[in-house]
Amino acid sequence: MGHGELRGVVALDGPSGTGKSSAARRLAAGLGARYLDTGAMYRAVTLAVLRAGVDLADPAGVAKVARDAVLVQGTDPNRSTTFLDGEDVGTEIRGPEVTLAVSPVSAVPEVRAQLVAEQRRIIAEALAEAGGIVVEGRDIGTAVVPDAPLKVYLTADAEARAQRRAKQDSASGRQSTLDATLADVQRRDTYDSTRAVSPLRAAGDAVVLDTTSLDLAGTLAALMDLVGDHGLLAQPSGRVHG
Ligand SMILES: Nc1ncnc2c1ncn2[C@@H]1O[C@H](COP(=O)(O)OP(=O)(O)OP(=O)(O)O)[C@@H](O)[C@H]1O
Ligand SMILES: Nc1ccn([C@H]2C[C@H](O)[C@@H](COP(=O)(O)O)O2)c(=O)n1
Repeated sequence: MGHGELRGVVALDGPSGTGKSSAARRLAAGLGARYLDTGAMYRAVTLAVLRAGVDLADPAGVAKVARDAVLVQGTDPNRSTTFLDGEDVGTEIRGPEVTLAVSPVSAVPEVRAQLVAEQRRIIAEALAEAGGIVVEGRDIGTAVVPDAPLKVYLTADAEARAQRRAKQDSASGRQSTLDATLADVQRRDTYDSTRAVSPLRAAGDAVVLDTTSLDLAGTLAALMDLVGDHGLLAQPSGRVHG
């Protein structure tokens, strides 16, 4: 991209299928920054809960699994990795079982407290090592990094998001109807935005970017402009990013 290097935190929030992961990864890679997929962390804890056979309606049991799980989330934008108890679970956490169960697990306050603390630790480390990080999720601007110098809230019509997700599922060999995908997107939107702790919502000072009629390149260009407008670009330092 040749735009310079990111300095500081870009917080990217929004509902499912708005393009957060795709755009955040590319933005970070283009700006020599780290990338943190916080949804992957909630998904990994959910996988641990499912494997342990704990009832999703048992918050104390879910919280215990979260405490015991050894979770390592990588920050390389070119290869975002998620390890659970030493096992690479990057593919399994995208499956339908985890997608169905992740909202109730991520609504458990102890799970959120634990993962938010770990996310803040990862972000501090990335800032010290690379100078900049793009963090995406549901509560980054409101709870994880409320003082981030740039917060963007991505939106898009539910139908457009369901179409994107169905296309993505079919490309990765998962078959689903558009109706079922739309229902899943809407179910997660409702659950994530009505939970008691850190519900999905735009921070008061977030820039709202509607991606309904944008393609990925358009979304990325808009984000790049916002990073520049907020004075978050520095000349390349020549340091090696890991
Ligand atoms: N304007 C756009 N901006 C970003 N991604 C887009 C756009 N249009 C289509 N897409 C595609 O939408 C799909 C879903 O994007 P992505 O997985 O990044 O969304 P997300 O917001 O991270 O969803 P989730 O929160 O469920 O993980 C991807 O295949 C992406 O390429
Ligand atoms: N900061 C976050 C990130 C994610 N979640 C929850 C809610 C989502 O439905 C789920 C999966 O996220 P995705 O991988 O689809 O981005 O995880 C959250 O509560 N807070």
